[in-house]
Amino acid sequence: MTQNPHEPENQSGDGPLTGLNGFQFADRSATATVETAEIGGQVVPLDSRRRVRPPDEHTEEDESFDHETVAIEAETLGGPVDPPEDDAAPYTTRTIHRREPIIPATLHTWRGIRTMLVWQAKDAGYVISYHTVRTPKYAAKALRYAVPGLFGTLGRLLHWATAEEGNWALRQYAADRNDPETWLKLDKQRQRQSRWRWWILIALAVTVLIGLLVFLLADIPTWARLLAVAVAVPVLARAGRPTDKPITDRVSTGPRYRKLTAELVRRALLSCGISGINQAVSKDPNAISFPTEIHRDGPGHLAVVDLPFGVEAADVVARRGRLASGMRLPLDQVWPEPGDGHPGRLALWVGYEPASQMKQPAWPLLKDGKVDVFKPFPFATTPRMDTVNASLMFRNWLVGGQPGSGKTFALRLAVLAACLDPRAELRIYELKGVGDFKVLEPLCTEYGNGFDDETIARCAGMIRWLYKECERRSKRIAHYAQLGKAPENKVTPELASLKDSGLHPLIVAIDEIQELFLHGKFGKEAGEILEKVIKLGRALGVILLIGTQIPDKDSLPTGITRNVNTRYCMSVADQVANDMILGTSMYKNGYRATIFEPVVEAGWGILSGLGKPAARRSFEVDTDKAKQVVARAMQLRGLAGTLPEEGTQTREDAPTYDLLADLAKVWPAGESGAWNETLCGYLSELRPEVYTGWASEQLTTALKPHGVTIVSIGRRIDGKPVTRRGIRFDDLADAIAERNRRNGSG
Ligand SMILES: Nc1ncnc2c1ncn2[C@@H]1O[C@H](COP(=O)(O)OP(=O)(O)OP(=O)(O)O)[C@@H](O)[C@H]1O
Repeated sequence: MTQNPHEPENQSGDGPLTGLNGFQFADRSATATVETAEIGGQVVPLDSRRRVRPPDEHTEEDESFDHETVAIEAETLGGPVDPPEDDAAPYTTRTIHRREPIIPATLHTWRGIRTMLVWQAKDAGYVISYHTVRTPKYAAKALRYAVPGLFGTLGRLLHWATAEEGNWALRQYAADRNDPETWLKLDKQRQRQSRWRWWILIALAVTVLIGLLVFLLADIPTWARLLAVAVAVPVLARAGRPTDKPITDRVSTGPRYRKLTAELVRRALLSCGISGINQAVSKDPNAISFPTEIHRDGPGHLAVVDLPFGVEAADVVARRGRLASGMRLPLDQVWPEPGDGHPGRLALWVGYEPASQMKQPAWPLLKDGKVDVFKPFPFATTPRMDTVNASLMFRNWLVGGQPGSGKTFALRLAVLAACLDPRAELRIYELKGVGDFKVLEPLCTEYGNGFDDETIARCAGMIRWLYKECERRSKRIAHYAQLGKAPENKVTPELASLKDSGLHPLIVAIDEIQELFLHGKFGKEAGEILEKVIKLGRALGVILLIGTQIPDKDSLPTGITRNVNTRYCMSVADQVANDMILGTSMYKNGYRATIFEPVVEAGWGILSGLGKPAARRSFEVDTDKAKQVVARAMQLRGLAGTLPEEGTQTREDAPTYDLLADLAKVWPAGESGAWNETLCGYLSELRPEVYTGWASEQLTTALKPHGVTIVSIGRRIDGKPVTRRGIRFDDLADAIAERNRRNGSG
């Protein structure tokens, strides 16, 4: 037995041992609890020694004590002991008879009622569709069984009319005993019964015959004929089918969903392999308790569980797989979360069906609606498919996850929301280079796509500019604060809307930002400046949205991670990545994005900073849908006059070099082709601050987005043929012409 922490420590001293609820252990053979000591090589039960010795006895009397002697004495029972106080509260919740709520928990809210009705309707719809699809098969089977059904029914009716069945056993008995008199009596009774039955049968036959004639000859509407067939055939088929061959298929072989019961939860928790739970339950089967009834919650059930003392909900959350296995349910149907109140409370929500099979509603802003960046906008759904709002103003976002986790989609969703506020200026860099944000380019004041040095240099330049922009904005805020228009020295909706205030919302999104921070030339400086921008920009209407797949300290400076206030951690591989994105101890506290599988559970992540951290799935808006949103945003901005104008899509201080134009400038006169290395030399003379150190490969990469083909160009050097990578003038001229055409300036 373990010592109850609330029992007096000297309990094994003078008084008898006292159990949890004040009961005394009368059985002295419970030796495990009896204190023992070694005296002169013998093991002596101290308890009994103390009891036979009067309190003032001298120690020499110990010598006269015969260790073989067994003191036979009455048990000394102690006075009643109060039950330990802190145990009282949890136990009462179990023993008090709880009444069922008059209105079931699921009907408490409109959302509960709606989801229940939707679920029932969906279920009914499923059953109807299931059978409708199989109607031809059912019709064929019904026709097939209707024929034997017809003859079988006729046979049974004739048999009934003869009344053979009724007293057949008695007649047989009379025949066996050679008792003709009784037999004749019984047969007369049978004939009497049979007579009225024949009349009924004849009446029935005449009715059916008339019905048949009407059906075949009379001028009745087709629907009536069909109805007659639809009633008669299934009835006959039912009579004619073998008992073990039903006409309709079974909708499902098991229950359509698994109802969450306390027993199921207990079993699943025991199968998690958490020793704290297993040990506690082996001693007290009620160690796992349910402070509220398990009830329907949206399209599933919610069980709030108080785990045994000392077990944290986080331990269970980490074992989501085992929990799901213990329930025999797919992983994405089981959603454990730390509950409210104390760390040992678990909120376990189990859906009727796996999240992957639940249709996520469409993004509410897809077809309609505007966004005010000062107000929340729909961003994600819970596992119960409730909408979760997020906000942009006064926030910086960090979205992280491994490839295929859905972070680019999530980041793009936030930008799409922002673009529906015509006041918001967008500057986007996507340093992966696949063009996920390309669709937003027409709305952007600045846009870059790629991981080449040129794009990274532009991105670093933008960060430098951002810092200056923050300085400029802080002066504007100070000015408006003096006028009493910025009461908290923050951008207000009024200031953001005021034309020429220079305080309109500025959304800067950088996806795969690790490409910038890991860049040898620009990374360190960009990290330092961005940290300052994150600290300053929040109140000034500068909103940073960062996406990364490598959240370690080199790829994402800790100064930045520390200062973001909205974090969305999508599937990550380990605890370190989890805590880099969500913050220290989040993994330990049970917020673990390691539970999500990349690709399979794309879009799922732990969203923190917008209320209690929890598992959320961002609305899925693919590129085609994003185009629709961008088209609407163009309209809104066209009306508001905030569409970026052609030619103004660069910053004032943006690097003024233009690679294609620079190449044209340095092109060796009269040459139809030039080697990369020669061109790099000329470029670095033209603009050393940009092109110094460029080699052939760098030029190749930088030209790729412009569609300039790199070819092998041969020359004779000292009479020997030498071939190197280079470009043709025609290709360069074509690329410039194409760009001018796209920009509408050529
Ligand atoms: N919210 C979502 N719901 C459902 N599927 C999604 C969601 N978000 C993304 N996906 C799916 O996951 C795929 C990968 O998404 P995304 O490109 O955003 O991932 P990523 O983490 O940026 O990975 P990578 O770094 O490889 O691009 C998408 O093509 C899409 O099919």
